[in-house]
Amino acid sequence: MTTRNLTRFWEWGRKIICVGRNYADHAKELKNAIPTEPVLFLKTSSAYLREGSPIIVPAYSNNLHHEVEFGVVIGKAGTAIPQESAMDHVAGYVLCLDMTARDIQDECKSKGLPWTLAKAFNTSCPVSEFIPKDKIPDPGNINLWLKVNDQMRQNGNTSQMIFSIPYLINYISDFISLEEGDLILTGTPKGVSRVQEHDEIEAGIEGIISMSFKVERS
Ligand SMILES: O=C([O-])CC(=O)C(=O)O
Ligand SMILES: [Mg+2]
Repeated sequence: MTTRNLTRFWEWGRKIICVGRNYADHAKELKNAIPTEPVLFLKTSSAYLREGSPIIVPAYSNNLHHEVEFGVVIGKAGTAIPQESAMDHVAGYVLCLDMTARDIQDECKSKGLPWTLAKAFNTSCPVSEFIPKDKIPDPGNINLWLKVNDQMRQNGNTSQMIFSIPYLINYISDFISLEEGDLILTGTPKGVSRVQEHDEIEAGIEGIISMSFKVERS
């Protein structure tokens, strides 16, 4: 029995597993190939940020990008979870930003180095309130949007994902066991762009939730 509250899963210190290039239109805008299997990377739980605190541009970056993403919160542990029962392991959802130091990521890509400092720095994972699973009966068909200073930059639908949520849960859990409180970021649709100090990012899941964050420099 757990005494911890899953609706505050970000306090549990569990894994954040991110899927990259899961929308063809975003893979194309960054001139990446359309993947034939999921591209995975990790963030640390120290990356979590809640509304009311600012996103901090890391001192080493001059090109911080927003990526709005649908997050899946794991409620039941498992290894090698079949696609057919994958949704039984989901407790709920959360709206996420995968903040990315794009200049550092480009440098890492060209040198063949890991993306850790581009993706997992403090404040790189702003999250909304926890959304219980029953609030979103069809997570494979929801609209995500993101505005910077009131201008629409990203607007996508989870039906555009290359790899579905059950596919991802099955694929990831074959290699990395999933635990209660883990979070999967399912990738971003097109429209990523730079944000700077004093910008205001607002993002939402249409009809369900919205959130906003200020950007500051360290
Ligand atoms: O940095 C990237 O473009 C990969 C990624 O996170 C995404 O597609 O959501
Ligand atoms: Mg991303």
